[in-house]
Amino acid sequence: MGVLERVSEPRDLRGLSTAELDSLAAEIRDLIVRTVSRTSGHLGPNLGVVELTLAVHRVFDSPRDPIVFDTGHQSYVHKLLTGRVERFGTIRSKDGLSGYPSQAESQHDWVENSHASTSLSYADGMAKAFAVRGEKERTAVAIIGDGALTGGMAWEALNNIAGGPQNGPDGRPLVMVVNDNGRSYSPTVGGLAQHLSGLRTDPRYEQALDLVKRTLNRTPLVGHVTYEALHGLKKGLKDLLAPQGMFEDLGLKYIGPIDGHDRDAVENALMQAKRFGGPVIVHCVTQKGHGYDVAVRDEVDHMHSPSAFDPLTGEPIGDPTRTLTHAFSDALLDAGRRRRDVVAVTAAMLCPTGMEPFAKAFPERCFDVGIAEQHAATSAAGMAMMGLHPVVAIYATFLNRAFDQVLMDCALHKTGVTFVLDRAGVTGTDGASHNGMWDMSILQVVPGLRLAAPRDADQLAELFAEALDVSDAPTVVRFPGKEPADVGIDALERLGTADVLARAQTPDVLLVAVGGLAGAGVDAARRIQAQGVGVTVVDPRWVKPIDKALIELAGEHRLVVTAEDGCRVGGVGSVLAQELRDHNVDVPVHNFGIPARFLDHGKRAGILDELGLTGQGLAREISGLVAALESDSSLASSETV
Ligand SMILES: Cc1ncc(C[n+]2csc(CCOP(=O)(O)OP(=O)(O)O)c2C)c(N)n1
Ligand SMILES: CC(=O)[C@@H](O)[C@H](O)COP(=O)(O)O
Ligand SMILES: [Mg+2]
Repeated sequence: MGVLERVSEPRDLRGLSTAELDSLAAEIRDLIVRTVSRTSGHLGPNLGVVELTLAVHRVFDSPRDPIVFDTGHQSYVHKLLTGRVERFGTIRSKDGLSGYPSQAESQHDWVENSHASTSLSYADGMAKAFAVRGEKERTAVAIIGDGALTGGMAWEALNNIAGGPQNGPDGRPLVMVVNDNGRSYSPTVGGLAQHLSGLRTDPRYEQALDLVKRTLNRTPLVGHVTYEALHGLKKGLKDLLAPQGMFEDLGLKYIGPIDGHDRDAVENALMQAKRFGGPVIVHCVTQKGHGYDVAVRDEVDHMHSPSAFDPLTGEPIGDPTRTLTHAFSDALLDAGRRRRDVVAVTAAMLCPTGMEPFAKAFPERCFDVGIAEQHAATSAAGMAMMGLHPVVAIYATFLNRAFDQVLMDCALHKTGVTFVLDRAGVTGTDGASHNGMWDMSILQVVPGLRLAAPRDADQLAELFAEALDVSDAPTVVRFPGKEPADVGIDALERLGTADVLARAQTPDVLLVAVGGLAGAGVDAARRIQAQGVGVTVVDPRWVKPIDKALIELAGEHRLVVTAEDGCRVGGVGSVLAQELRDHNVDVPVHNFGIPARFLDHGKRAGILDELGLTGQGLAREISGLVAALESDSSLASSETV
């Protein structure tokens, strides 16, 4: 029987010997590699936190002491230590375990939002609540990566925490574990990263680690006094170490750097921090992918989130497909060659957004700002003001962070910034917070902004080039990046800015199929036309503003149906309905899209099927609407938004 089988909750860890804990760490790594090689998911980040997570669960008493994982992609080890070994093989699949912490799964999971840099704020709030409620024995614990620490929210939290009571009667116990592996996907960038790296790469670091570790092991745990002793020791180490006073200068207690794979050392440091009774940073140095050579050697991203692979070699399984991300990558490189004013901005996602070829060709024109979508947007506005055309490529869901910056800093100032939103629409396996389903709704209210949704690689290249020609307003190009680049649908004609993909013999239904749903729209039309109903299918290409030609075309049909891979509330369909009313075009409109709810994780295709956003699903709905139109005249005045 393995050790892992004997652990069903964190308290089971406490009675284990050192040898058993070592075996446990090896078993956990083995299970994670074997499982993720099949399911896909976050590999490198989890392999890097095995010892750290064991130490956290041995020192703190979860769930009484809440443990908040920043971003949450590194919580697999935590799942295995909190009673989820048997279901681990189902991770990221429909009805299986989530790839992030999940309140529905366990009382040990508090925060399930996968948007980065929030953990310090959550933990700060929890610590404040414990103080107000007089629950003095509870400690809030945040585990935050060096990448997540580059995000603005983390800095806002640090500032607030540093200004609050430290220890003593008013102290708010809060332990902030910095999991510093030097990487986001790529190496983490910025002044803070350089500061942390100064500690890690100093040749005297090993010496210092030894000294800190020996001293911690010798020191009895007597709370504040011990902390001060340790603190004094660290001050004494200043000659040995690179300057590390940044957190201290802010007024925050700091312990580190600790070797994050030395479980004893991490436990000791955490105990010191816990006993302090106020906010303390514990800086642990880890290696992304630790214990699995293939991941450690992977220089691109230490197998951050691979798709299925051969566990022996790390080689991906299945043929590589050319995706829309590749198409954007080529289009950006091409734009860079044609125009010297084109610059690229990434928020710590150079490779997954396809910017790497541009960065290699034009390093001086590519800027990684860290996990800082807000800063990316406003800094891009500044560049545009001074004559450049920035391209900010981020995942659609992360644009939510920068809404105010797009609205006020880019649009109000009429700056020519192009936002490229990858992973738009249903992303699926990464769960509720990763779906790119909000952009087409929230951006509708931004004056002057133009929004394009290409259906394939050719359209992506065309629309991206058109977007780059707009210099007096922000533009957005959004697409489901992991989908195949070519869907094999040619336009019959261009109508205004829209493409007509199918023409009805009799103008019964106008089906407006947005971007990623163009294929489903054409498929639906084929199915319905077989029943003798005429369907015109249009891909609007530019979904904001809506072209006048589309409004006229709508007036020629008996029924308008819209389909979009975005939230149907406030989305393209609902705006089209509003425009039709404004132009006195009296035709019933039905909108299909993603409902305004958080979607459970599962495969994209399965979720689209459940939502009825497939050729078959749309055909079924439209047939029903046509039948009702024929038998129910009241339909003429109805509208579903
Ligand atoms: C707001 C936001 N932007 C971008 C991302 C995408 N993302 C997920 S993990 C990650 C890197 C995180 O680095 P770090 O916090 O150091 O964790 P590590 O993977 O190194 O353990 C990024 C950029 C995100 N989750 N949230
Ligand atoms: C945690 C996070 O935000 C990313 O790691 C994301 O899960 C990656 O998604 P892709 O695999 O689609 O690049
Ligand atoms: Mg990191």
